[in-house]
Amino acid sequence: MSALSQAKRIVIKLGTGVLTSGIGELDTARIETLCQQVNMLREQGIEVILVSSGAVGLGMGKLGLNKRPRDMANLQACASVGQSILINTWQKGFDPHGITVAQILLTREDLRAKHRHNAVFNTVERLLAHGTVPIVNENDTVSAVEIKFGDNDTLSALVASVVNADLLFILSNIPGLIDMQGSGEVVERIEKITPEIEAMAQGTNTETSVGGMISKLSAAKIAHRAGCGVIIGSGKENKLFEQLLEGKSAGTYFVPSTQPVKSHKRWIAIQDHTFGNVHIDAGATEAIVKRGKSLLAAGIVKVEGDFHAGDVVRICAPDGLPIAQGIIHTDAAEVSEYSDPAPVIHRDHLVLL
Ligand SMILES: Nc1ncnc2c1ncn2[C@@H]1O[C@H](COP(=O)(O)OP(=O)(O)O)[C@@H](O)[C@H]1O
Ligand SMILES: N[C@@H](CCC(=O)OP(=O)(O)O)C(=O)O
Repeated sequence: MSALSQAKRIVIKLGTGVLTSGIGELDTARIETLCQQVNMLREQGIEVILVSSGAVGLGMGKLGLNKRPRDMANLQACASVGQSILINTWQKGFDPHGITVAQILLTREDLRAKHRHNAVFNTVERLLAHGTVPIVNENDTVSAVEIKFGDNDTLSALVASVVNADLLFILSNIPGLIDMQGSGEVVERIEKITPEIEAMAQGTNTETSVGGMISKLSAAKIAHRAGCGVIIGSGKENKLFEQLLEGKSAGTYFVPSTQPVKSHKRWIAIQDHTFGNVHIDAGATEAIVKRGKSLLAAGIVKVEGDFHAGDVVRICAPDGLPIAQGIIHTDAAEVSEYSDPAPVIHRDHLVLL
């Protein structure tokens, strides 16, 4: 059985290159085909959330710009103009299927704060219960550099994690991850993203897209950590989902981790901004990695950063490399005097990286 036929909930990310043909020109026929495919998946009982790029490219077209603006204000103006065109086009595409779309615009901040992260989860649950197709994009018009996701590949992996998706599709203008220096073929299945796999990935060469294959692989890593499988494939392949439902392979499949992160820990897993580092000794490293234990104060060698109780911190092994992250139960200044027998970071609040 294929990963798709077993999936209950999926996220499909569509890049600018799939949705537009040239700067500012929407490929409405493509969008109509994608809407048919989403409808078919829903009829199979699979819940679908879309992450749609394209706002900046469409805005550029409407405002008569043929080079991607370098400054934030103009990029934001393009996104503002393009987003309404984008969501209207999606709604028109879904109209023949009687499906209502729901727009969700997010900044990085929205997933960092736990209460906002939970609000996103609750809203998506409700929208799916109402039978809508949620369509997510970055809230580019208010995203300053420090609160940006940067690219929609990363955003899609975070969304997949937040909504507990089983599978994330990152659909682009390529058939999958291509081994460019080697066979020149699409790599069909990846168990682990090794440095050799990473060396295959390059950036993008279009004016309207962001990130290329590099950001798709880093998104695949985020999704892997959350226990979500990933397929990088072509958004222009009309039979992609049918092929997968028939058990055939299509695109590049990244196998999810065998020990998926429990849903209450997913917020911890996706925090890229941690408040400090806790360096631990070899015994504590073994207890955490091999024996599934909590972190006790006795195993801590040194701390870095001015964190407070309740913050997410990174746990580093004796070689300095991060092995886990979790919610710490004391302030940085008090770690050395921590005499409570309870763990400093409880296993229930800890995720291995
Ligand atoms: N190893 C690779 N395999 C396939 N595509 C790659 C690879 N390395 C870099 N790319 C580039 O990634 C591009 C797709 O990413 P991008 O342009 O960001 O599209 P999107 O807008 O869909 O996110 C391809 O057009 C290709 O030029
Ligand atoms: N939020 C931006 C998308 C940025 C982005 O990552 O684009 P892409 O590389 O085409 O997925 C937009 O709507 O244009």
